[in-house]
Amino acid sequence: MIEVNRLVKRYGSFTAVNGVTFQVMEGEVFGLLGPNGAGKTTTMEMMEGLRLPDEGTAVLAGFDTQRDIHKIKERIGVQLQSTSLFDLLKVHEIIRMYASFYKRSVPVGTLLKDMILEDKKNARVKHLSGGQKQRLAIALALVNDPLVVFLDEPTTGLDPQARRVLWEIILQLKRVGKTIVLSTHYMDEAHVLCDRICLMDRGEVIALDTPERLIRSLESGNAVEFRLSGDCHGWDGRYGREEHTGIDRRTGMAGHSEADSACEGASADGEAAAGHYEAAYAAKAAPEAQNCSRLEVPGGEAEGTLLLERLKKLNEVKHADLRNGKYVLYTDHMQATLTDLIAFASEAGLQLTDLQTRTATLEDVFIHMTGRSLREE
Ligand SMILES: Nc1ncnc2c1ncn2[C@@H]1O[C@H](COP(=O)(O)OP(=O)(O)OP(=O)(O)O)[C@@H](O)[C@H]1O
Repeated sequence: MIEVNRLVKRYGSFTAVNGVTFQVMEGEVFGLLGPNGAGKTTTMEMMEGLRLPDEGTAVLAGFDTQRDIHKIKERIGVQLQSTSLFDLLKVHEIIRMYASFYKRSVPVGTLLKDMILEDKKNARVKHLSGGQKQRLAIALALVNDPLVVFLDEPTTGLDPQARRVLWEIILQLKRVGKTIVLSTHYMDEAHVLCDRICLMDRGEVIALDTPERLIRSLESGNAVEFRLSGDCHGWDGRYGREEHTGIDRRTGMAGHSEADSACEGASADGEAAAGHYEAAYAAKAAPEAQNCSRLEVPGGEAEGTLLLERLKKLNEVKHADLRNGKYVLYTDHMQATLTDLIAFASEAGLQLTDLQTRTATLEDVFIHMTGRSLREE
């Protein structure tokens, strides 16, 4: 239905969209998912013929969006990111006005019914709720019975119930055969609604696939999230060596602790120190993590990174992230990973807090690919 080929848009020296290429199939819900400023709106506007690309082409239903703009306008419906409607017009009046712009239009009653606005037919726009205004904006996008409907962040700013109502409306549009292109920065919305998702970041496509396949690309379907607190008295990044504070944490007295001594012995011998933790974990410990440091977690970045490297060695962990003091371990074997994690934390003298398990999400995919969250920018 739509073929986008190497679209580029520059604003002065800034490149907002940088060589974006993809196809949208007839009847699918195609999602542009990315953080604020990723270039989703600019890409959509070039697909709609509302913004001229500096390079590349967009062809919709066989018509070039730059050359055949009138043909395009007959075939698309657009709900912009923000719609300014005439506050004093009634709902049915504004729909009638938009219908008058087209040769062919959908009956007002049908649009009111489909958008669950029948009882608001005579309400003035200024008296509508946020969700009702958004549904009216979609009604206006549908007034010419378009082949393709563009929805730019349709649920931003809506409460959860209003979002759900809109999701159901969008799925109904798909059921009646519309091709839908929607942009969002809500990964749950993209997951629920989209057949395929184009993940965008900094003006580029970083991945494009079904939500399921994008998540499967993580190679692990589950995530374990937690925070850690406490001193890492059984762990130094390799052998579980006591930190060299000069204070024995167990006695509170100055002097090296037993673990310190063991640690020094281990260092001298180049072997794991004797002791409960070391024997169990030395074999798996990160060779690069040899600092003997105090671990107040969440703590300094260096300590967090060091600990992260150790957590990556836990049973069945495919990869791990540390974000704002929260650790996330990705695994396909939840039980094995949890067992090992709890054993490690106990032996290392760390407290696990806010422990949660969940299935991996598109947010995890985005973080994995970019190192940043969808919600941060
Ligand atoms: N007319 C403009 N002039 C200059 N810069 C612009 C213009 N329009 C967009 N930009 C910049 O281009 C980048 C992409 O913007 P765009 O609106 O396409 O992103 P987006 O992914 O849709 O983000 P959002 O979710 O916030 O709408 C942003 O950095 C934005 O500031």
